[in-house]
Amino acid sequence: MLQIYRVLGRHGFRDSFFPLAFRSSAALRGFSAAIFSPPVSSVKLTAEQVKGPVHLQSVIIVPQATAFPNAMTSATAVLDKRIGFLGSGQMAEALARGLIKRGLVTAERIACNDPNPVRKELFKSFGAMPYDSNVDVARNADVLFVAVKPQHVAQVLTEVRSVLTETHTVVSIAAGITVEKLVEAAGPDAHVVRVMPNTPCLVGETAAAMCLGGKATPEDEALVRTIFEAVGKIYTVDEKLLAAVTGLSGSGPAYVFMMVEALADGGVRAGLPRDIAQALAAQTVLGSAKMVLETGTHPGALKDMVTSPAGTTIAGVHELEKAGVRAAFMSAVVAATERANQLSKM
Ligand SMILES: NC(=O)C1=CN([C@@H]2O[C@H](COP(=O)(O)OP(=O)(O)OC[C@H]3O[C@@H](n4cnc5c(N)ncnc54)[C@H](OP(=O)(O)O)[C@@H]3O)[C@@H](O)[C@H]2O)C=CC1
Ligand SMILES: O=C(O)[C@@H]1CCC=N1
Repeated sequence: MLQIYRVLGRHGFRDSFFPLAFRSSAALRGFSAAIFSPPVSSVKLTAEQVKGPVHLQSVIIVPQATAFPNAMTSATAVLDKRIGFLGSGQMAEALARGLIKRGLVTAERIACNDPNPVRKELFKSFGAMPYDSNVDVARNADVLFVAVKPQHVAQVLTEVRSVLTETHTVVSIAAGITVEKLVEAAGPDAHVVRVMPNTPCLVGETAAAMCLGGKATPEDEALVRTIFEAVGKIYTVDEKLLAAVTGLSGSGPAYVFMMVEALADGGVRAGLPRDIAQALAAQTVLGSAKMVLETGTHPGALKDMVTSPAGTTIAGVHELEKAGVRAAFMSAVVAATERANQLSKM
């Protein structure tokens, strides 16, 4: 964390992914420590418990192998591949730092380029190797991430096309840019994988999906899976579902950050100091998400377990229902999905 604070100090908040997530209050350091700590247990339910009403007392805590060991304390195998980033913006930074943090690659095996010298300097500050052209990045990478905005994808792939070989795995993370367009720009022999990740790869908790294209092989798929499983979870889906993935998990962190901010505002309105309110809000989201994932219980049932008759929670839930919160979340996912579909037609 100290290293992160030093980078922020040099480059200012505006140009780094980190500022909002890692403000230096003690409470927030505690929150990030919680995220980086490996999970130690999971909650398993019997078939009856899954079907019927669930009570907290009835869940059994079962110790489980650590899914994402902390690179600082484990001997994670280092990937025998060089990683390149065409574009060194927010998503590239989150992924590069996440992969380094998880010990999958060492920083000097990460090549990058960006027209903005501040971004290149920032990547250099955590040990990555900035180059002056996209072609140089491609020459110094085996896995080539296309991490520019959707409207720049064709241009950067056309630039590097002549130096791509069958040993390159080209991974586009651009919203809405179809495999067909990627292959058209990179060439018919390119091994193309289209991924929709999200920024929590920074903390080893991305939710991503991918599909293959061009000459991509099962080995390319396995390689991309290895990379993303080091920083979270990845699913292989039909390409037609990637727009919905974009609307839900690609854009989703923004919705959740808004929720955390709003919950914290509520806490402040109710009298809590800001730093404690924000830490409580974020930890509540973290803990609730873990309960959904680790118990496999329907979120509605978990909600019912918090909601005492005539208690405090149902009073709050009533306000959320009056404001149409569920419909708002659904509309947000659908609107972002539609936007992803629009981008693929541009
Ligand atoms: N941010 C997110 O949460 C997610 C983003 N994505 C996708 O990732 C991609 C990048 O998004 P994001 O990181 O947010 O965007 P950013 O704008 O932060 O990063 C893109 C970077 O690429 C640079 N760039 C522009 N042209 C070139 C070029 N010719 N060669 C090399 N670099 C170039 C940009 O510089 P400049 O600004 O000067 O143009 C910018 O620094 C997008 O396609 C997006 O759809 C996918 C999932 C999540
Ligand atoms: O907002 C965007 O377009 C990108 C894609 C998914 C998340 N951010």
